[in-house]
Amino acid sequence: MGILLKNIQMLLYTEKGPVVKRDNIYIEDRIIKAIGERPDTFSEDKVIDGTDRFAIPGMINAHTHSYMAFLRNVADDLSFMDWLFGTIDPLEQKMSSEDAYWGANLAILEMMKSGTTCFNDMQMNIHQTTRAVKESGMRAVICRGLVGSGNDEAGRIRLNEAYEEREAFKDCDRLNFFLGPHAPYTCDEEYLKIVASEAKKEKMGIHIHLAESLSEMEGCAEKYHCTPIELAERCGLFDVPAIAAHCVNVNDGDLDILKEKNVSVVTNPASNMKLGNGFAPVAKMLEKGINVCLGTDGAASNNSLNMFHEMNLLSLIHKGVAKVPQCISAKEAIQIATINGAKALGLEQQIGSIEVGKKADLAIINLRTPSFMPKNNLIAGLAYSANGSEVETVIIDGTITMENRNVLTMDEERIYFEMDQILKKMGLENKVY
Ligand SMILES: CSC[C@H]1O[C@@H](n2cnc3c(O)ncnc32)[C@H](O)[C@@H]1O
Ligand SMILES: [Zn+2]
Repeated sequence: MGILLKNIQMLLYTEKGPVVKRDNIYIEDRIIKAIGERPDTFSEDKVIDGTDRFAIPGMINAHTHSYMAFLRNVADDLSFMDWLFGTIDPLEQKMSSEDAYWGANLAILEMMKSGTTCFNDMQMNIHQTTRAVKESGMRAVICRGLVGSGNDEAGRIRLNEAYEEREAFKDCDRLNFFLGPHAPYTCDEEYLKIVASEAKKEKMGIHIHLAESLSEMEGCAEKYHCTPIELAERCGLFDVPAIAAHCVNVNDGDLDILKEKNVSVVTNPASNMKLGNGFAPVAKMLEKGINVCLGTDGAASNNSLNMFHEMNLLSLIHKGVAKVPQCISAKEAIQIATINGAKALGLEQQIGSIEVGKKADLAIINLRTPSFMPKNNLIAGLAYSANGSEVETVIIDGTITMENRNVLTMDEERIYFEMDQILKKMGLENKVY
């Protein structure tokens, strides 16, 4: 039994780029079984009428820290180092596993309601984000955040936790696992080398923050006499599938390394600008053929997890800076937010586009909304007009997780209740503005 999306407009990726086509989509056994002609054996138990609806591949948020959703709006208008080490880190020290679990739930709720069906997460408390993903029907790549120096015990313990978590959740194929060395200023060279060799041995990818702030650049130059990208390369981090978040401060040599080593870059426009770090040279990266994908970063720096907002910023910033309106077109932005993320996560054969044989991870947009009226250019609507609230139905792994904006797989009210409790417990509720 399956789901029929009847006579619906859909976003397809062709050799000539994204196009909009109207047809039927048949979903069965978690997979897109056919587009167009009805398979002989297909029988639906659910029909979604495609009138005034637009099916797109679910967004892939390629860099976030979902647990941090409970820290939304608590540390704003601060410099990067004051934000991270002066404010966020002390709050994270007070955080319990349950806080992390409810934070991840809030993040998943927000992402699902704005059309994200998969995220790449760097987290601190094992078994919490994973648990929330498994229960909610979301898809994610989970990366144990690793900090350490040399061969210290703490660093080793964190690596072991990464393996323990992968083992504990091996039955959930919506979950995949990478290693997440945090950054060159929290992991020293020896530790980065250990993480790289572990990733190789365990056949896992790497997800790391790189070249985000000027203070990171200065620290790296002083300690290692090189750039963070050069350091990562010489430690072997790029000898496995690698995802580098940020890459704001990169020179031409760094870009050559990223290209040659097939590293995927995640640009995080809102977080980078809000923390006063700038933004990555995305147009130059794309010109070079680097796989650029899109992330929100955590809700403590963004302060939202909405990929529509992020796509909009991505496109507008680069047009504005280059003074070239063709820069990061709507078509490029939507591919960066979907299929490029799938490539980065090694899931390109499974998700990231609406294609027969791929997993059914879709967002269905209601076009009877102000943002999509008049209905003359749906792709421009996605990048320039939508705010995410137009997403009406979400299907992940062939299961309807949200219908008519009701999330069926999560208890929304319970999540809000838990947020109120955490706020009280953390002593953040009486902040006066
Ligand atoms: C070790 S797990 C995650 C760790 O990363 C911190 N974090 C969140 N966002 C950023 C960012 O943009 N740059 C650097 N570090 C970040 C988070 O607070 C956790 O401590
Ligand atoms: Zn981050």
